[in-house]
Amino acid sequence: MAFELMDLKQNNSSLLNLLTQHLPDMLWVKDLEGKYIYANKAICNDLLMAKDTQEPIGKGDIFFALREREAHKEIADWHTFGELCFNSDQLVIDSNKAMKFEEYGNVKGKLMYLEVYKAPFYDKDGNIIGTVGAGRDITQLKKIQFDLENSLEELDTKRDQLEFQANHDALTGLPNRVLFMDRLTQAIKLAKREKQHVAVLFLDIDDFKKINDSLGHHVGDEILIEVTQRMLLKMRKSDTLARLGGDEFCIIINNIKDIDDVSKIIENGMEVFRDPFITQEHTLYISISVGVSLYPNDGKDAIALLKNSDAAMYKAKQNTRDRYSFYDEEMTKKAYERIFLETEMRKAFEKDEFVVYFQPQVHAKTKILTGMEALVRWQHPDMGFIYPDRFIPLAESTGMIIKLDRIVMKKAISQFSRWKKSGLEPKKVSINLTMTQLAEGDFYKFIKELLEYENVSASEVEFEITEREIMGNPDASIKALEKLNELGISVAIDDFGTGYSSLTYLKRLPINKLKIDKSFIDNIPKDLSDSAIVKTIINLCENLELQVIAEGVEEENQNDFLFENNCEDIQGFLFSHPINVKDMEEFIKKHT
Ligand SMILES: Nc1nc2c(ncn2[C@@H]2O[C@H](COP(=O)(O)O[C@H]3[C@@H](O)[C@H](n4cnc5c(=O)[nH]c(N)nc54)O[C@@H]3COP(=O)(O)O)[C@@H](O)[C@H]2O)c(=O)[nH]1
Repeated sequence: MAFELMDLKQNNSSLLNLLTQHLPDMLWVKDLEGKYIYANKAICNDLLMAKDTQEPIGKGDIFFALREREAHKEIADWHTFGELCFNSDQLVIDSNKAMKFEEYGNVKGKLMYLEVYKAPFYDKDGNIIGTVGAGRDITQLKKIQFDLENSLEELDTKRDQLEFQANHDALTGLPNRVLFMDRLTQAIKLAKREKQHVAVLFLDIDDFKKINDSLGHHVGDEILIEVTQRMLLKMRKSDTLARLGGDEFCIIINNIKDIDDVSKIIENGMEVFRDPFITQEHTLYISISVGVSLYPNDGKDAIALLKNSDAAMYKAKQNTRDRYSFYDEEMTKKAYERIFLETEMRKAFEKDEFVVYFQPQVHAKTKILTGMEALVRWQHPDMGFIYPDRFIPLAESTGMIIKLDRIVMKKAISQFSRWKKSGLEPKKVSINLTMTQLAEGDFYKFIKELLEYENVSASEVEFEITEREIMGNPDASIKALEKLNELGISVAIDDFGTGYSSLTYLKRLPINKLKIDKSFIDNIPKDLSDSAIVKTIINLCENLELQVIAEGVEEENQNDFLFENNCEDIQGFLFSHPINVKDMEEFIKKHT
């Protein structure tokens, strides 16, 4: 680009002018001090805001920048083209190279982006005497670019969020089943390489359904969050705690060198449940059952290990002391049986396979009938007669107990009504009930309507609720039982002596009767401590003005002991096993 500086000045209005003045792109030539020697219409109008194409000549960018600044004093964050341009002009001169820049500055109060090409301007001897430049407004392009970058950033954030949601549990933020299975698969691969063990711990909160049903899901959620936080405090960074759903958690313990360490880890972990859980309204004691499976002994892949730890957890639930259990093959059979039984049980409702038996309750001396307990049996077409111990725990854990107990109530009360209508005196019917039933919103309406329909008075019905259930949350029990009291239905605490009753609560509970558990009756009068416990319970009833009944009475000497110590109401094989409707009818006729 070897023009004479003078040529350019002289020819300003000639051929070059004609060629460049009407181009939409900006064109200019500056001397070594950055002063304009030539400027086309586009730069004068769009960047410099010059009066005409002559005004910039002999002036630098700073002059125009300051003038613009003055016109827009109110804009605090002002970027001037002036300095940027000067710096880039200098760079081109110093490096003696053509260059491309992106420059920006406030023009007419708005930010403008320019794409600028600059090159050295030489005299005929090849000396640099200034710079030539061409600029193009790329503000719109830049805006699109910024918007695109922002959208991409938003998309990235959204994608990260979605990825997190897909792999984590929303309530606790813990890995969910998908991520858990992935981590377990990785842990197995590593353990295989390093010839180590991996333990899978399947944890389930005991009676969590009852917390949800009786205290509401918000309390259940608080407990789940607190359980998570407490467990995380006990965990190593290398292990994974995941929530699989509901109240089911799983832990992967890596790098196990000695299998005995697993028991220690579990016992140590269970410590976190020792302190009560204090929610906004309740103080709850929570326990947890843990099933353990080990790689490679109990499964070679993630699916097998998870399935087997689940089966072991079911076994742990049946333990009364250590609530954890290691997997063994027998459990797989049991797990299948459980699934089979659950399916059969759902069908049993449709096919009306549940029947109610009655066990008489009599006066210890006169043998006169005082009442009867309704006890459910399952008459399965292939498996035959199934006793409740086999299906009640399953019904409780699946929630089917609500439906089942209502069927028992309907059948028992309806039969009771038929006996009355036929002129018999069945006295009173006791029906087993779970606290979850009382938490069902429509239960009180259900029982009231049933009694009205069958023309049975509330005082002829009694509900038996186990001590363990009532004392699980005594405050909630007081409220629920008060409602039953209002209806005139009496309540007996079943299995009394096994559920660690608090005497303070016992005094406040709206109950009418204690039923002494069979385990205390079995060895009276021989066993002195059991005899003392039984006497204490009878005295307690006298002092609290409660009725008392003993269950599981099989021998005369047990019956005599009870009678001599003022327990007159007896239930047990000594007088009768639970019997069907026809046999019960005969019993009523003989014993009233
Ligand atoms: N929620 C519901 N629970 C129910 C219902 N029906 C029964 N059950 C509970 O199942 C458990 C087992 O019941 P079952 O096999 O019927 O056993 C009862 C009696 O047969 C047994 N019993 C009574 N006397 C004796 C005896 O002298 N010896 C002996 N070995 N067993 C005896 O006790 C069971 C009654 O117990 P309880 O209810 O505690 O009075 C049992 O826990 C039932 O409660 C149901 O419809 N719903």
